[in-house]
Amino acid sequence: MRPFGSRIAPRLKRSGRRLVLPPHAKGMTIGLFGGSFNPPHEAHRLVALAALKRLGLDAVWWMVSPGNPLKAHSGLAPLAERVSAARALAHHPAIKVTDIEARLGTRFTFDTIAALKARCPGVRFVWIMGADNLAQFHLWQNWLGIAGLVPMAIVDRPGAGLKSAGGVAATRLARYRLDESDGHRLAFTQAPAWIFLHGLKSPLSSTALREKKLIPVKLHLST
Ligand SMILES: Nc1ncnc2c1ncn2[C@@H]1O[C@H](COP(=O)(O)OP(=O)(O)OP(=O)(O)O)[C@@H](O)[C@H]1O
Ligand SMILES: O=C(O)c1ccc[n+]([C@@H]2O[C@H](COP(=O)([O-])O)[C@@H](O)[C@H]2O)c1
Repeated sequence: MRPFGSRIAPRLKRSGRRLVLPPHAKGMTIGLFGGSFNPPHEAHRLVALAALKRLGLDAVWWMVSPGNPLKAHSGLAPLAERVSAARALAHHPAIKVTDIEARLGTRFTFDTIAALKARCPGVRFVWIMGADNLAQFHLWQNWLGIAGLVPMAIVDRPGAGLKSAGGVAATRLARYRLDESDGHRLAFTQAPAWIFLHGLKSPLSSTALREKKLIPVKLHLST
């Protein structure tokens, strides 16, 4: 059996900015799932589990962002709070929650991925995001550069699927799209390469949770 994701947790050496990964991390496939996680919710977990299974990844890192460059930060909970809530929720040996972006000092995804790739030669990274982010991917800094750095997996999301599929980024990158049945090839395919994973369609969102519009409840049906 391959080593679990938690055993290849990213650690920065105190001196300098060297990322330390154990030797067995070489050749591993790791999904980078960046997010605000404000707060984290069950759909984040479902996305990670779907990516692990359908892309055959060894691990998924939840990279809790110091702050999405395109979002206002006024309602953003402190990073440490979001990290510990994410850890409590993730609770899976192949999911690692990290604040590596804050420690690397990067804010833009291109910079983060470039830094990780430079520090972890031999690791095959895949960028993971929901379909809402594909719809506005063309507004991200150096988005074509990101597409050229790592393969990407897009997970369907209610209200975003069609919009993102016909959007600027999906159109520009159309010829690099893999068939959904080729998920296990994605991490080994030269970027640009991307895949759209259907089937999840969870309506959960941090916004709804913040506004308390959608509180996950367990139904107790009496007979
Ligand atoms: N229900 C969902 N289905 C698919 N992807 C999701 C879902 N919820 C979040 N994601 C994805 O998870 C990543 C992190 O999302 P984020 O932490 O911003 O949560 P969010 O619910 O989108 O938050 P907000 O409502 O504040 O925008 C993003 O790539 C986002 O697209
Ligand atoms: O690099 C950018 O320009 C950029 C613009 C918007 C979002 N992102 C990243 O996308 C990830 C998802 O953000 P969010 O807020 O939708 O969870 C998170 O890692 C952000 O840092 C990155």
